[in-house]
Amino acid sequence: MIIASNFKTNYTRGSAKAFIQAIQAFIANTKSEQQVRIFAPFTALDRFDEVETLKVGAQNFYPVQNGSFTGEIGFEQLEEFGIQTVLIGHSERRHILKESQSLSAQKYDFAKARESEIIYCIGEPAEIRVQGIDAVMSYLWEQFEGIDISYDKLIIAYEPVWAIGTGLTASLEDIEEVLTRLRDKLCAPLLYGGSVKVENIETILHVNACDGVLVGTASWNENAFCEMIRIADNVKK
Ligand SMILES: O=C(CO)COP(=O)(O)O
Repeated sequence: MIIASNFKTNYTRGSAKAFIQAIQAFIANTKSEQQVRIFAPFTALDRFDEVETLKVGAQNFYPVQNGSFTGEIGFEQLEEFGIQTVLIGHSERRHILKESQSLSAQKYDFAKARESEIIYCIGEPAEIRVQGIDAVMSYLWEQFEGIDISYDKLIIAYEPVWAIGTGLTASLEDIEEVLTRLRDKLCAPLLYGGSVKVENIETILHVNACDGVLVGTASWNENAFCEMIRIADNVKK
């Protein structure tokens, strides 16, 4: 399964390095078979001695190799650190940073052309959720506009906006219903994100169509993140 941590705007260069090294040691000691991803801030990216199952990724990039885009990070700056996995379409970029679907699609095409693994995030806000599952699904399908769903390095993260950073996890029925409907049309691995923590990860991972989790807040504690990896190791699917 895929167990991913999104650091968001947390951790410094030093504290991120210590965290990543601790997770590397944990994976080596426990021989965990989980595919672990850590999305660190740009300033913390580096060449880490990655174990095969742990990749450090970028939370964002501008869809250029390099150029005149003041304040942005292109792929050249990611390649310096051997970054092979990126997040695209996170709800904080869509809603807070006002990124359009068309910019997400441009980023997607760019990362795909460079054969990067892509964790592509989708999710509906609360006002759509209250309208029921059909409204939720049509909102989610719109977030696939311009996205090549047949890309073999695509991973999809379903993160309901109202469950992110709020402590409100979607119910198991909600998660199962959405992931099953996505699974009908998509072959890519499916992750759930939104207030995942040590206390609920096991039941979420047992959802049939769920191939892993993308965790924010609860993963920012080294011991908790290790515990989540350990729990995933014990979930038989
Ligand atoms: O946004 C998320 C991961 O990308 C989820 O964040 P929380 O786990 O803090 O709800």
